[in-house]
Amino acid sequence: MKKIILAGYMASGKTTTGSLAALTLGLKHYDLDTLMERHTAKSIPQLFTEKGEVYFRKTEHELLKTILDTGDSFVLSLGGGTPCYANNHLFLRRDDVVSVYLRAGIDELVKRLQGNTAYRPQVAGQDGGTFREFVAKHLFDRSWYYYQAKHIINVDDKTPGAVVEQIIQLVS
Ligand SMILES: Nc1ncnc2c1ncn2[C@@H]1O[C@H](COP(=O)(O)OP(=O)(O)O)[C@@H](O)[C@H]1O
Ligand SMILES: O=C(O)C1=C[C@@H](OP(=O)(O)O)[C@@H](O)[C@H](O)C1
Ligand SMILES: [Mg+2]
Repeated sequence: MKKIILAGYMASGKTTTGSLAALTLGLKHYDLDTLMERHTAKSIPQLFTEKGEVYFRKTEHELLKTILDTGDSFVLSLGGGTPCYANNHLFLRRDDVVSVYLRAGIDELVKRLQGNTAYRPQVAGQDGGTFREFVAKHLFDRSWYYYQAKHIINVDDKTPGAVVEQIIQLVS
């Protein structure tokens, strides 16, 4: 039984690729953000504004532990910050986990995030002149955690389908 976990910065394609990979592999797809919203009955932005990031990260860790403690196989799309808090990066090393860092370049991330930040409190309203610098620094600060994944797939200039093909090669 394998648990496929996708990690990476915001807009690296974890949700999109995870959904397609699960469909292709005939596995359940879990998106940690979606599970957070269902569990709390609040949107991601509401969680950050009403409950704060400490609550968000604590709840995110507890949900992640619960999912991983089931015996199921699945594809799990993390949130961009998940590996960076509460020692969640250790989950990426488990024997029953195939963890993948979807590595996107700064320019690709900025392109995908432009005009797509409203639902991402960490970058909401930051897509202005200093946005590229913000993303570059934030990615630099987080990279160590993303590199705890067992595998790396470069996603620049690849369709979601092409990324899924590489994920399938990892689990075949
Ligand atoms: N391989 C890809 N090529 C181009 N755009 C992509 C690719 N994967 C995802 N996207 C787009 O990037 C944005 C963020 O994708 P999403 O799956 O939400 O990323 P994440 O869950 O990592 O934040 C969406 O607009 C999505 O359509
Ligand atoms: O990078 C982050 O800290 C976050 C990324 C988001 O997920 P996506 O990476 O799917 O946008 C979501 O978990 C929340 O806005 C926090
Ligand atoms: Mg996502």
